[in-house]
Amino acid sequence: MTDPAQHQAAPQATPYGTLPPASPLPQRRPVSLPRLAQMRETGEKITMLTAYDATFAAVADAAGVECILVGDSLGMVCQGLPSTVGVSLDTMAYHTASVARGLHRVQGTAWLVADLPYGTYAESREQALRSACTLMQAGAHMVKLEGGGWTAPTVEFLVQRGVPVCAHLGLTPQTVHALGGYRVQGKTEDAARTLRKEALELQNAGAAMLVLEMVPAALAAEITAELPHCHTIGIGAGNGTAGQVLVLHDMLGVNLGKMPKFVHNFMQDAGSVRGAMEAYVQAVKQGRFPDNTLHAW
Ligand SMILES: Nc1nc(=O)c2c([nH]1)NC[C@@H]1CN(c3ccc(C(=O)N[C@@H](CCC(=O)O)C(=O)O)cc3)CN21
Ligand SMILES: CC(C)C(=O)C(=O)O
Ligand SMILES: [Mg+2]
Repeated sequence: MTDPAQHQAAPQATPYGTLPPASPLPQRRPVSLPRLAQMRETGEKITMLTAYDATFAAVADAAGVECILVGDSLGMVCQGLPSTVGVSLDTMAYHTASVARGLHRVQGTAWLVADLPYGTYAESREQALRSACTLMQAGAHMVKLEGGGWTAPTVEFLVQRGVPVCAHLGLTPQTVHALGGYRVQGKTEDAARTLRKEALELQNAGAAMLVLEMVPAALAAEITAELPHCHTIGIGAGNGTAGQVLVLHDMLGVNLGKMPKFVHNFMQDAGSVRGAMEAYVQAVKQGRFPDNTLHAW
């Protein structure tokens, strides 16, 4: 153990007066897959927020958010598109690089996940690997892709080649036109069984993380219990998952249309963006967000 007192610098004389001693740099270790596994074992909830630029990413990191997602929701939030379907790989790489630079500027510790956008991983495993490499070289630590059983061979192919993968089940926004809208998924017994089977297949394929979007709270909790090696991150999926994610703009209360029901505005009582993020982290860690009595589908 190092003695924090030894790191105390002396007061610094400058032409403008004596500056107080510099405070020691925070000794925060980068978030890694072993660290996430450790959190899972100890039952500490994992927090994730989206970020699309350097500054917001750095602030989220400083607020203690463990995982930053460069989501393809940036198509809707930043580009004003009607869905995430129109987002290109170049655009994802541009925002991923911006976020990565923001984290480096402040000695960021967050785990950086980037969405593979529509049409960049469905054609073949080779296409998926090429797309994933573009995002990893832009600074991502992990890529995320949407879809059930059919993605398992792709996940396995990427993981074997050293690309950590986050899967995404339930409401998968890239297939909004096939799903017929942004609807709750896994409501029937049949659909729930399929979801559970797909989640297991994805863990077996090596996915280390799984976003569960808009699925019943009880189902999300069941899947979480069945996946010790794949950390479930819920959005509109109740509070029984290993972690939570929200779109940054949503939790700050700024949006273009109607807010999904699962969103909470953390800015309202916070007074600052940093404060809102800290309140989100606390609420998730303490199991206060989301509140299953409010929107447990
Ligand atoms: N700003 C933003 N927040 C998101 O959470 C988000 C995006 N954009 N873009 C990509 C996807 C799309 N998502 C969405 C979009 C709309 C609803 C929505 O309108 N939900 C309604 C309907 C629920 C229902 O019909 O059952 C809701 O009231 O929650 C939910 C998730 C989640 N993602
Ligand atoms: C809503 C989250 C999980 C996402 O995929 C995104 O922001 O694109
Ligand atoms: Mg996405």
